[in-house]
Amino acid sequence: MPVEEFVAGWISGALGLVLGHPFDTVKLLGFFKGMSFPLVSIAVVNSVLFGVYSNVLLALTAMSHQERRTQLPSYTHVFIAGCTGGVIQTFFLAPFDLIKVRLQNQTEPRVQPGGPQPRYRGPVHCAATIFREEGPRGLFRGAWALMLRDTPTLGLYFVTYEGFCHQNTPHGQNPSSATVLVAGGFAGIASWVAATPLDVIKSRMQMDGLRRREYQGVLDCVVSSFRQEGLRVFFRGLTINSARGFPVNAVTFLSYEYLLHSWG
Ligand SMILES: CN(C)C(=N)NCCC[C@H](N)C(=O)O
Repeated sequence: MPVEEFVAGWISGALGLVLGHPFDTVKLLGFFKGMSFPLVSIAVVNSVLFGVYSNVLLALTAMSHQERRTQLPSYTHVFIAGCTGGVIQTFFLAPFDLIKVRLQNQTEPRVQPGGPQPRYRGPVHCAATIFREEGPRGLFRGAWALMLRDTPTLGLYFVTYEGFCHQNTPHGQNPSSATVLVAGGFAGIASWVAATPLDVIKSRMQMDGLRRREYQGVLDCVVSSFRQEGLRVFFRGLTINSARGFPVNAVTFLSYEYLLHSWG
């Protein structure tokens, strides 16, 4: 099994994150300080995503990464490989994403001397508290919604990327850096536009149970969110997700391709 894609995914995810971090920090108007936790989590998750995607595509098409650069596999194969990457990455992403959402939603102001402590003092404390209060399954709260969000949208992510590169590259050549940048950016936007409705639901499921259980499941959350707030609830965060999606994924794909290219 080729492992370079896992390593390239690891590094490129971390580079993309450096660009995306300011967007993440303002996304829920919360406090998500420090880079080490998001760096570790995105590197692990991106490594799994790109590694699984590439290896599934290799199994489906018997074409290496380099061969795929000059000859596009079928969109069905690209979509299946992307969806598989989405399913597998969910197992790794779920606890990290839960901790991120809980910390972002923690709106207590900075701790004043003598004032009340925030509920979660940092990522490790957050994980330990969830484990203690909600059990090991608590760390996977919202994982179904996350899988529903990421499976088709990561299929779309790779189809957009490969399709754009293919359309804008002369036959038999490698895509230029500019093409890779724009293709990665569009892949980020397309996947985030498609993912935003379920992103809203996922975040609500992850916050559910903190005080009392409000939703009986993903469908119940969809229905009651719609009843209470109307259709527009599903588009919350669309602008910031798309604005963040372009640069993050442009850099992620550019560095991923660059690393694989330089390793031969
Ligand atoms: C849920 N969606 C839309 C995705 N996972 N899309 C792929 C982009 C991943 C990248 N690390 C990012 O955070 O933009």
